[in-house]
Amino acid sequence: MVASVIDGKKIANELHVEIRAKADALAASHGVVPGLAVVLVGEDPASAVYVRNKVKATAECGLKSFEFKLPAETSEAEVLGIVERLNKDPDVHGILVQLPLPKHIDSDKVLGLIDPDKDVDGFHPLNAGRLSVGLPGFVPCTPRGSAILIEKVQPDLSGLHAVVIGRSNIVGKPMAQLLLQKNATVTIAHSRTKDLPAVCRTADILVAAVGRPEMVKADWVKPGAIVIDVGINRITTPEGKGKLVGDVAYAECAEVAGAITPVPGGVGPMTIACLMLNTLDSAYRAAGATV
Ligand SMILES: NC(=O)C1=CN([C@@H]2O[C@H](COP(=O)(O)OP(=O)(O)OC[C@H]3O[C@@H](n4cnc5c(N)ncnc54)[C@H](OP(=O)(O)O)[C@@H]3O)[C@@H](O)[C@H]2O)C=CC1
Ligand SMILES: Nc1nc(=O)c2c([nH]1)NC[C@@H]1CN(c3ccc(C(=O)N[C@@H](CCC(=O)O)C(=O)O)cc3)C=[N+]21
Repeated sequence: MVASVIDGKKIANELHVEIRAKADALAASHGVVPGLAVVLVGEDPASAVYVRNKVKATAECGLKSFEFKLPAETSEAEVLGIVERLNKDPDVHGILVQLPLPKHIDSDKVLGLIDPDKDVDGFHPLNAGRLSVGLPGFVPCTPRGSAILIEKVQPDLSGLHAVVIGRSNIVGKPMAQLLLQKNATVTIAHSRTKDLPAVCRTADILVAAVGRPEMVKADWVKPGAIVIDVGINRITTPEGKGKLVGDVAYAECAEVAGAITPVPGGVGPMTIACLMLNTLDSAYRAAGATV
């Protein structure tokens, strides 16, 4: 079997068009332009790329973007102060603090201070709790985007086995919650899982969110499975060139899977589109308008 390629970039661009129409409608009816504030502390080159992509997407979607680029030595108190100001600013409907933060800053403290009603990343414990008990709230962007891609290929997950590799609070755990909500039978695998290849082979839906370049091999994939590659790894090729690869050995797994996401052009652009969606939702709620 040769897998169909799930074109995240195309689906994200279609979402941008829908978001733009809804943002323009809100501006016309309520005079409100959805605003997203992105806080970047330090010079991490990968983070800088993501932030650039986010700023580009806000423009495409008709959203306002507020950028805070701070030097690596910025104190925790200063970052907390900025979050407090953004919490109070009525033009800001979404606040994203780019992770990882430098070591001298306590991420839990910063994420915990973000107003849960502006927490478009969905990382605040209140929103994590809402997702886990099935209440409405902000859903983290990467799992939300991945779930949209899965739904395009397979709208009904009941009776299917989903395996999520990775148990981080920002990807693995919320991804598993979303799949469970959609009636999949969910296994969460991690670094202590025994015989990971065998566990993966039982998956109808396999989500890799590990951070290990091309770890998932063809013989880990059940024929016909949906493979969602969340990993974003920058590697140097034997020719000395920089290259972006996922957690899945794409070429060989595409021979076995039923559908697969590429890297780049898969989950990454969907993460950004869902950040725009969450910011739009937040602005509609703040304005008392219905989407
Ligand atoms: N496309 C996108 O938009 C996004 C992509 N990413 C990418 O997704 C990947 C994961 O990110 P994130 O969740 O933040 O990463 P974390 O490092 O927080 O979590 C990685 C998870 O993978 C598990 N793991 C590590 N090694 C192995 C192994 N050999 N076998 C099985 N499990 C293993 C860890 O297990 P344990 O808990 O036991 O340590 C952990 O649960 C990264 O490549 C990141 O760059 C992240 C966010 C968004
Ligand atoms: N508070 C916070 N929220 C996040 O959502 C968050 C974060 N911190 N820290 C880092 C990770 C990673 N992440 C990505 C976003 C876009 C792409 C993306 O645009 N990827 C493109 C290519 C990018 C490139 O060329 O480098 C693609 O896959 O096609 C990837 C990864 C969000 N994260």
